[in-house]
Amino acid sequence: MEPAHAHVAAAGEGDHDTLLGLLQRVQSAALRALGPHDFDPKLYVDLPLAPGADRAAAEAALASVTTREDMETFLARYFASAGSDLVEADPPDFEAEPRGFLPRVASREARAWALEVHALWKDLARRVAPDVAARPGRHTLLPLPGRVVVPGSRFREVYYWDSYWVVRGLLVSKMYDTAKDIVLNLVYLVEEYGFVLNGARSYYTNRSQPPLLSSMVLELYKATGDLGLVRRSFPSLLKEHNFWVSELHNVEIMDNHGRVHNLSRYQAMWNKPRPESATIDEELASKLNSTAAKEKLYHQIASAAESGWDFSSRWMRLDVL
Ligand SMILES: OC[C@H]1O[C@H](O[C@H]2O[C@H](CO)[C@@H](O)[C@H](O)[C@H]2O)[C@H](O)[C@@H](O)[C@@H]1O
Repeated sequence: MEPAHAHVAAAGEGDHDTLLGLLQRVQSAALRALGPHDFDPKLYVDLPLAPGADRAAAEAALASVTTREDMETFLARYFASAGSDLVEADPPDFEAEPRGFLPRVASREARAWALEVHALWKDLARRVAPDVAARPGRHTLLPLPGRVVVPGSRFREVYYWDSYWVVRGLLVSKMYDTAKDIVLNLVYLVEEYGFVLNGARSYYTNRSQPPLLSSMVLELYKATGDLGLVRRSFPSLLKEHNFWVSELHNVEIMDNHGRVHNLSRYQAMWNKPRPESATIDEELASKLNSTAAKEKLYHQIASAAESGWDFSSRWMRLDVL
């Protein structure tokens, strides 16, 4: 199973997948060198190559990395920090206290808290650095045309269903232009890949997330009456709908009266460890003996991630808690 799409990079630099392969080897080497305590495998697949650093040279140097000190020197030499390929972008439609902000909230404490939350947009708004589109073989981040809002912390990229809540919040904050950018970024992903990716990283091209793009367009339309946006998005909404009702996701269910219903289920196009959590997935699969059983587990983990509910207590058996 392969992801739906692979971007081709500038000549000689390799593509997203070539870099991702190296970063997964860095991730495994980092686990060996640093140990499991506080280890976040996602950090390593988010690293962009440092300006001027050569991927093949990094690959060769990795072979001699064994200690923590080796790893620190190696990372400083060949990689820029995770998240540095997103640049800060002050949203021009941000106002410290927008006119008409939460008109029904009278409590002073509640308003002060809401304004603190509102101010977070300035911390979370970014633009994708131009190098990401110019030299895709140096980044696992994917280019997006407009301003982005990231979840924050270890999540240094746009996520699909998070964007729904982001858009709802931006509308409360009267940041209509930023909200429109968020939606058009997702429309761009549909145009490029045929569906909205789980997130805007090359390692998320094998699955989507709960399909909320049409709801975002609707919310924006209700708030602004922007029919142009609806027209612009419509072909992508149809394309996305086709993705979700296609053979990949479709399942036929027969009810008690013998009537057949078509449902769409989460189903990732992937049967390997998730690159952003590969060390964790591999350890889990190590308890299984056959390749087929491992592939089935990897596929199910990625499909659970497509549901967006990875991995909350709803997946846990009560009798083992
Ligand atoms: O807030 C962003 C998302 O965070 C969680 O999932 C993401 O991280 C997982 C591993 O680090 C990854 O496998 C998954 O595909 C990502 O979406 C959360 O479970 C998501 O609901 C949320 O959108």
